[in-house]
Amino acid sequence: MSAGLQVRGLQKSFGGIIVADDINVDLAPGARVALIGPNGAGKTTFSSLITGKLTPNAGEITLDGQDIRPLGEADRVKAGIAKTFQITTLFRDLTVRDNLRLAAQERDGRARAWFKRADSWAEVEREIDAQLAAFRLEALGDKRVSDLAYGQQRLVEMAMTLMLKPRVLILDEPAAGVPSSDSHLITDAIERLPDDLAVLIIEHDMKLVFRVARSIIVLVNGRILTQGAPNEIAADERVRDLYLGARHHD
Ligand SMILES: Nc1ncnc2c1ncn2[C@@H]1O[C@H](COP(=O)(O)OP(=O)(O)OP(=O)(O)O)[C@@H](O)[C@H]1O
Repeated sequence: MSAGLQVRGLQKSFGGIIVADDINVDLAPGARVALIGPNGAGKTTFSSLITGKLTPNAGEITLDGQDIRPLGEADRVKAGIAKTFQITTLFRDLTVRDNLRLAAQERDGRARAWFKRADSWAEVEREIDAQLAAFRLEALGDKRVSDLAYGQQRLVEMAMTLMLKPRVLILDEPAAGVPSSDSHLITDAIERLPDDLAVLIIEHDMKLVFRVARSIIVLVNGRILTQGAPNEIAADERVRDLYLGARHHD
């Protein structure tokens, strides 16, 4: 049995169109894998198959050797697979600290949260302090989310997701919409994620990808074109054509 997430022969089609075609991926503890590819390549579909939002037509998905296909989305989160909260799910009128507390309640189950003992509330506050520190958000804990810069809001999303104590984290375009002057905030936060967390990063910003990924998967038309270390991917003619092709043919 191998530790972490294993995907074997994953297949998904919508109508007659195959959007995930025999995909094999390993995300061991500590992995930093980026999934790149042109628009419509199937990156979001792949992440939805992992989170349980979509059901595959064929293939296996295991976490620490356990088949997770029968689990729904909420149970996969409980099992340790989390995708970042989206900015649209942040409570903008609440403080950063309140948002992290809500994520902890989500994790612990709302019903049980009402009956929590005082010491377990204190424990949650300590966890919130730890996440605020990990994301360098200590000074912003009592600020309303709506008063934060966009890049900082994206850090709050990540901190909230970490409150779920995931073992596998899917970062869905973590730098999208963040002004380039602030993108280092996102890159730095990804570099400081816990060492034993398995991280899959779906991202169009190649600067970020090449800085944080140790392995890059290139997806084209639902198939893995190639996977390798960043220097191998950067040197791959097929990948260069994919990203520079349009310019070649200008
Ligand atoms: N619910 C759906 N029904 C039918 N087709 C779908 C559905 N969701 C996605 N598709 C199609 O599947 C293909 C892959 O889409 P997907 O969103 O996974 O690509 P992507 O790589 O994430 O693209 P982007 O980089 O633009 O986000 C596209 O051709 C898309 O139109």
